[in-house]
Amino acid sequence: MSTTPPPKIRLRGLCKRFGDKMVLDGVDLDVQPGQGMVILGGSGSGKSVTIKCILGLIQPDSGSIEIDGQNVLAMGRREREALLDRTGMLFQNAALFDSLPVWENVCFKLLAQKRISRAQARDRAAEVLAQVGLAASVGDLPPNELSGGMQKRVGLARAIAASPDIIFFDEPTTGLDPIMGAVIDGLIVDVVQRLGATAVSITHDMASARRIGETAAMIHKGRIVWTGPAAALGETGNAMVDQFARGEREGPIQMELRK
Ligand SMILES: Nc1ncnc2c1ncn2[C@@H]1O[C@H](COP(=O)(O)OP(=O)(O)OP(=O)(O)O)[C@@H](O)[C@H]1O
Repeated sequence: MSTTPPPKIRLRGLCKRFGDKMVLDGVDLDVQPGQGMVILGGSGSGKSVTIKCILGLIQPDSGSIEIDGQNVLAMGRREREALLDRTGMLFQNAALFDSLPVWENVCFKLLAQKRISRAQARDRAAEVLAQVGLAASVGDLPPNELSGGMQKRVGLARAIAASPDIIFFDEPTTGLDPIMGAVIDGLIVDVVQRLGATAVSITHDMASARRIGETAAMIHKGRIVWTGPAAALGETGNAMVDQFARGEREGPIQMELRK
């Protein structure tokens, strides 16, 4: 009997309230192994909160989170940490430590957990920096001497340094010029493919969404209201998604979101 593998990430009925504000109101989402999933939605719609719940940075009020079929919310601290070791994250502003040279930033987690020696970390940093198109010599620079595009590359190198099988990207092209944005997207696709990883990205940039996502999901009023191919964004036939993807003022998404 053949059994289908469980989704890499499975969210069911995820709810999270802050004060009287219901931010997540029953999020259901499946991300298949090796899939590139892009989460879209208006500002403040709960995209980051969803990812933070998966990462364990925010505790949901109710609902379930499964990774590889395992109930994350029922895990003990050790198990949860082991799971986090298999995930990578590229933060919106790259979030690098200026007090540390690039190579230490890249291997920060591996060094902090004493999983590798400093000599091994230098080698590993050079290896992953090469994968994102940076020379090993960049490893010796402080992050604040780098351009925005280079900082994103370093952030990407850090996200993949421990060879994660799930990577989260939070607005990876924000603040970059359109060409650098396309370059970073190309690198994201390359590194994710090389690792065979599952990628979950948040973006407001539709060109980027089409490049890095195979599947897109739209969150609105705390729920996933549409899931479909990222290539179809703007022409999905779903009025809400198409309004959002085309950036149109008129449509089913009313001005309440813009207050
Ligand atoms: N720790 C927190 N405490 C209180 N409210 C929070 C907290 N984190 C998020 N929120 C609120 O939850 C809502 C959703 O936030 P979230 O960061 O997920 O939005 P988003 O969809 O990622 O938006 P953007 O596209 O603007 O980054 C917002 O109203 C935000 O103010």
